[in-house]
Amino acid sequence: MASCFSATHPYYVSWTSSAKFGQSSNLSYVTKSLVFRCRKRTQCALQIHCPLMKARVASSSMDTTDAHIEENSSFSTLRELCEGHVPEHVINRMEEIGYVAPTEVQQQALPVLFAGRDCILQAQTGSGKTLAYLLQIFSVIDTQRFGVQALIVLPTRELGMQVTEVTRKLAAKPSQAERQQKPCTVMALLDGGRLTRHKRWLKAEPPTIVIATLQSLCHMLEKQIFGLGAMQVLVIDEVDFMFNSSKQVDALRRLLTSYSSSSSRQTIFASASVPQHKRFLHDCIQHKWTKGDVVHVHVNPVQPMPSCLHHRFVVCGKRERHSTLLLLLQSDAPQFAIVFVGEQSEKSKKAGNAPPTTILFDFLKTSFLGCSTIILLEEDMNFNQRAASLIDVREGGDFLLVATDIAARGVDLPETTHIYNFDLPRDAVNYLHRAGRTVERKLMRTRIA
Ligand SMILES: Nc1ncnc2c1ncn2[C@@H]1O[C@H](COP(=O)(O)OP(=O)(O)OP(=O)(O)O)[C@@H](O)[C@H]1O
Repeated sequence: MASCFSATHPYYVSWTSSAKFGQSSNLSYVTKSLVFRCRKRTQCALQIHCPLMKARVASSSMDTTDAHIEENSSFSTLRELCEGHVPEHVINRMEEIGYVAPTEVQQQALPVLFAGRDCILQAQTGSGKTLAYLLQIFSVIDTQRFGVQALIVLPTRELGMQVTEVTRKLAAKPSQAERQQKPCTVMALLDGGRLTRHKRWLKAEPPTIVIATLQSLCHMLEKQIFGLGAMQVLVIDEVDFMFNSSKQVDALRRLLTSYSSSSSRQTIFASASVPQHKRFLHDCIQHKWTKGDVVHVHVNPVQPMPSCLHHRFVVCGKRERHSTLLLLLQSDAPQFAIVFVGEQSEKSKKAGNAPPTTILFDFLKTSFLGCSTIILLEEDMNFNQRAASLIDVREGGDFLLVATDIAARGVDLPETTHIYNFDLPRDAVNYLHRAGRTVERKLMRTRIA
């Protein structure tokens, strides 16, 4: 039986419009209704999500073939789950960081992963999938061996930097005795990085773990700067996004089948959303992206989005969008908020128009006085500016982040209380990931402590 929790205390609720639609977080209903309403009126909408800190008893299921998965209720701490698999110093570091009790996906996935099975990890945004696959990586790597032993591939530099930070924290060896052993080295091979230094490093002594975006990775593999012969674990994070991206899909297929073989590695796919997962599971086996006995660990299949979120929308005329958003911000007075704006169309770029993000950012800077730090994050900024924006968000006090979907996947901004969809998300999956940035992590820690 899955472990359950239940806690209720209000965190933040505000209603500024009469247009409250459903406290249910039925994603498909929410998005379909919203898009329908908006198209019908050919007007624009704003949606807002507010975390309520209202936890629910979680339901879960696991699609498995014949895996020997023990009842997860028999485990109570991450240490107990990891002992005998993960090196002691990593377990110690994990506890120092504050990871003591497993989240539900960790509870369910770790026994499967430690058994060496290929796995599709599907669980809500912010549910701790990253730690689950990292612990598996630490359980198999051997720092005495030469070569890249684990590879984590993800869609954006921002997510890559975040995962690298957690991996390095876990890999750190604090005690003198541990320092005498060969350290586990972690390389971030991310778009926008200085590849010359990486090339030298890879040639001299390949790192144990590489965290990469596809473009940089494939560049290195094609030039044969390093190989994947020693790779034991391959993780593809945000897997549905990667397969859906026309820019990434070919390279991803090559990585899964040409650069290495599923029979000689453990393959882990992770995401909060795997649309048509049965079809995907079939494709994994058919195309040999995984072995035939791949396991689908699916936590909360009925409720893909945390129920602690409140959703609402406001319908307004196109010309009133800026002023409506301003009114909402003034009445909500959010401490930590992200405003998602659509990417600029090619047509608009060719016409020489300013990007919608910049227009909104300039507007809020001059009109919204309720927040001291208004920050911009979009693809067209250079990588240093993008990194600086995220540092500002993480280190500053209150913030209002105006961002494109670059911030929608995986980026962990645990303080975020409000998401404003200034432009509608492309689809329900995109809505889920945007909304997931506001999941209240303190809630998760409260319940697992
Ligand atoms: N066992 C744990 N105890 C306490 N905090 C945890 C635990 N596992 C993960 N976390 C924290 O929860 C947050 C979310 O984790 P993570 O980013 O791995 O979620 P995710 O499932 O990958 O989310 P997304 O689908 O949005 O990428 C992070 O801040 C992480 O440090």
